[in-house]
Amino acid sequence: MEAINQSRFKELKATGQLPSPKGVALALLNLMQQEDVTIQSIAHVVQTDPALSGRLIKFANSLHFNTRRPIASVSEAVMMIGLPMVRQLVLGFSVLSDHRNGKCNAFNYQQFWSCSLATAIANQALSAQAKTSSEETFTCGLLSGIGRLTLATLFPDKYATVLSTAAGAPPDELNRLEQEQFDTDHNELAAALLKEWGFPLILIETIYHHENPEKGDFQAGSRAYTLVHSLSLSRSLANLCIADEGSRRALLPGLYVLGARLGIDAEALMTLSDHVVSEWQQWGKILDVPTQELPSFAEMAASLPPLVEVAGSEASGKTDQAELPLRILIVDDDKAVSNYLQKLLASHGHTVFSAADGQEGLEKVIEYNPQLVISDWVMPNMDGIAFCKSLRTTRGGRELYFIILTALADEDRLVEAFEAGVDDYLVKPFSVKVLMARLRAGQRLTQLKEEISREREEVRRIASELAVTNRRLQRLALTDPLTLLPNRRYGMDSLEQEWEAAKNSARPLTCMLIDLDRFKQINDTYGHDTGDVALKQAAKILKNAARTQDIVSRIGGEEFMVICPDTQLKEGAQYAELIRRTFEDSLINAGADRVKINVSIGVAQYNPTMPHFSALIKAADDALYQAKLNGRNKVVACTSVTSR
Ligand SMILES: Nc1nc2c(ncn2[C@@H]2O[C@H](COP(=O)(O)OP(=O)(O)OP(=O)(O)O)[C@@H](O)[C@H]2O)c(=O)[nH]1
Repeated sequence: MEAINQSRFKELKATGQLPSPKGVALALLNLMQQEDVTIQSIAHVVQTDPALSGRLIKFANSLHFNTRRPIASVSEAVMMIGLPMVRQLVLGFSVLSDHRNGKCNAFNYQQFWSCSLATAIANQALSAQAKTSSEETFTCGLLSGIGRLTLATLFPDKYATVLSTAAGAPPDELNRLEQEQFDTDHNELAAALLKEWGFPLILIETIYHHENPEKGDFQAGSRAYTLVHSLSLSRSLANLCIADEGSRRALLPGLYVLGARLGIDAEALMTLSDHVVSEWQQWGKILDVPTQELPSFAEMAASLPPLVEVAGSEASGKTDQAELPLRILIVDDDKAVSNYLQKLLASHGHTVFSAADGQEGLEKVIEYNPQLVISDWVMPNMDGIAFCKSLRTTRGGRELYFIILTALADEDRLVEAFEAGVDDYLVKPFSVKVLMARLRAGQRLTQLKEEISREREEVRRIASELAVTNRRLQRLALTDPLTLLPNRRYGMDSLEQEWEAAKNSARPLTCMLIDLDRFKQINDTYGHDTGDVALKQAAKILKNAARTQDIVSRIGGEEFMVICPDTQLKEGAQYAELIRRTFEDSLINAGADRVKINVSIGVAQYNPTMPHFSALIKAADDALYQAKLNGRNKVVACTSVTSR
């Protein structure tokens, strides 16, 4: 708990304007400091103030509501309440009486006390429900806003400006502006005043932290935890009591969340709230504080649309379901909050998973592949920040939309959260309206990411289809459609490559040109179609005869080329002879007839004096020409070195 600088408090005290007990209250407080004070003497002083007498009797009766006979006298009331509590009540009522109005224009004094009174009653009722001592809780609620009242009293004009500037901003912003302007804030001032008045430390801490209970880091279930969360819930209930009809329903779901934290279910909370409203109206008359008529909480809850519409309509004016149903992971060790969020989000059509801490969260991310994570900050084993950092190092985790729940919204913590990789934050206790608004931002981004990823996938698919088409087109461009052998272009490109390889490696390279003999006669005798069939069969013979490294192509009408890498001329000529004989021994189908087709083959070997690969073809072509001249059905190897 931050304490106000003592010299600053002395300065403020020196103004003489700090709220302080006066008149009967001051006399009573002085009296109660004496060691030998008796109940009778206190009752005697109280009776000099009829209003105070009535208030103390009313209070004593409310302590044991319906459980015993009504208390009618001041001394009985003082006895029932006990001196420490009487002291606090006297003080609280005195401050109220002396500060019903003030000069700060932006501070609604009537509403302030109406809210403080409802807070006091709710806090007392909650305390009774939790079976913790209820004696201090009324005054604790009544004085919970004393810091703000003090600033409005001390600095009416400046505080009016601060209140106008902070209107609508989160509570932390008001504190920041107060510190900036007054070198203290309302929480510090409340703590200092209550200390001055001798309040127990636990109450001072409760008031100091109640606007942001998780900042106090109280151990769940401890007395301090219950007190601070009760006061926080009481303040929210009081805000609902003083709200106008239009704003009430936005506050109701938030109450359920706070109630769940204290283990109070919705039904019990509604009963308790009705009791608080009725007590508030009675106390309002006694203390001359304005209150208003409210429908019962059951009616308010029934008049609410179902949960899905409450959140949707408040946040966006829409009542439709979520635009994009998401897979959402809730990571929170607080079961009540986790259950509430699961129910709320599921009612919006989302699929919700839960984990109790970061470690379990990581396992659930792998198992369920959520699109959005809502994680608490403070958790056992692995906190929200460590969880987010771990997620961001994984491929799937990088894409997740991550909202962190934080009790503290100070700049340093938020910077830490964003540096860890969170996308957004929610300050606890959060309203359903804000949660749904933040969720929609997450939905939009997730939707965009998914669209981008779908488009990326589509581009990848088109690119791969294009690659296949291109490969097919390339193959077609390099294939002879009739024989399905590589075509002339492919043959020439291959020869050039092999020629280069032979040149650079000094390995042998032989090339042969094969021409079908008197093919025109086949066409002329059996027709062009039969000629085609014959060409296909010739291609098949060549393909079958080729060795693994050989490249066979059709380079002209009835002319083929075989490139034989790593082959000497002699070897190439022998191989050509084998081909020639295969043709000679084969009969080719020509319609009903089977005809023999012979081939002439020219063979040439690369030699380093050849300036270009075309010289090698030329040499093979010359040899082929020679084979034709020699009577066809011949193999001629070019032995002369040619450099043409
Ligand atoms: N059916 C068919 N015939 C073709 C094709 N391409 C070329 N030819 C024919 O092949 C024949 C080639 O004839 P020529 O160049 O006179 O040679 P040849 O008859 O084989 O005689 P030599 O080469 O001197 O032994 C022509 O009749 C062309 O029409 C084709 O794709 N299909």
